[in-house]
Amino acid sequence: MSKTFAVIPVSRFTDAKTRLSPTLTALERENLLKSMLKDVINVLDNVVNKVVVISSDKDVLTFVKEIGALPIEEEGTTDLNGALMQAIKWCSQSCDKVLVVPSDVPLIRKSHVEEILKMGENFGMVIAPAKGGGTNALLCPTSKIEMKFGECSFFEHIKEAESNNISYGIYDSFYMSLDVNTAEDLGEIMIHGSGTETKSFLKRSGLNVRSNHGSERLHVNRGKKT
Ligand SMILES: Nc1nc2c(ncn2[C@@H]2O[C@H](COP(=O)(O)OP(=O)(O)OP(=O)(O)O)[C@@H](O)[C@H]2O)c(=O)[nH]1
Ligand SMILES: C[C@H](OP(=O)(O)O)C(=O)O
Repeated sequence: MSKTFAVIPVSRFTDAKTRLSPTLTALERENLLKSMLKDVINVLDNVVNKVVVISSDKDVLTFVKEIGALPIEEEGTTDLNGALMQAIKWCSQSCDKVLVVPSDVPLIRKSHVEEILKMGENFGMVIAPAKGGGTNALLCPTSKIEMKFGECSFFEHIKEAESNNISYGIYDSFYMSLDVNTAEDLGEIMIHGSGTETKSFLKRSGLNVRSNHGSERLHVNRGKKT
């Protein structure tokens, strides 16, 4: 079977999860990112041939090396897609497929990765949709496919496959669809994330969650259980 490397793009620790700034302090957001990286890298490292992390932050690169990933420093001033294309070009020296996974999908499981790779035997590209129209996993060739992460990237990546005559399969998973961007997403991790570093971190941070049959499904707050 051909080799597959995983690629995880990671922002600077100081820029981590800015959409969560109303809920978490800057240090909490950095530690949340570290917890999610442990969950994602530990799962991927058990399945793919190598886990590569690309970031412009030397502290991120040091951290991920300590937990078994291969760090690549971003060259020049690039954005998320530019960073990914740089990492994919590096991977293309050793493998013909990459599995791009963002750092903020802590409910990823070994079975998800195995099933995506299995689907990849029948499709040129396999994509796992995120809530809100994003992309939470993308298995693709190391050539021909441009990275289109950003607004509604799920559909942009499908357009990319279609315009390059590459077959694609959609990996439909509730757990894989949960990327962490909002307080409610934190609540989902707290109710579904049994056994993850991320859930443990959130509980230690004093966050509580309860079901809320109102404008939001879950109510997340600090302090005493409500
Ligand atoms: N290497 C690299 N990774 C990035 C960059 N921007 C975002 N990422 C990573 O790409 C993945 C998805 O990004 P987002 O969901 O937007 O994460 P984020 O930028 O921390 O979140 P917000 O600040 O709330 O938008 C996460 O793993 C981020 O850490 C970048 O400029 N370079
Ligand atoms: C990077 C982006 O993540 P979101 O901002 O949608 O969480 C995407 O999935 O393409």
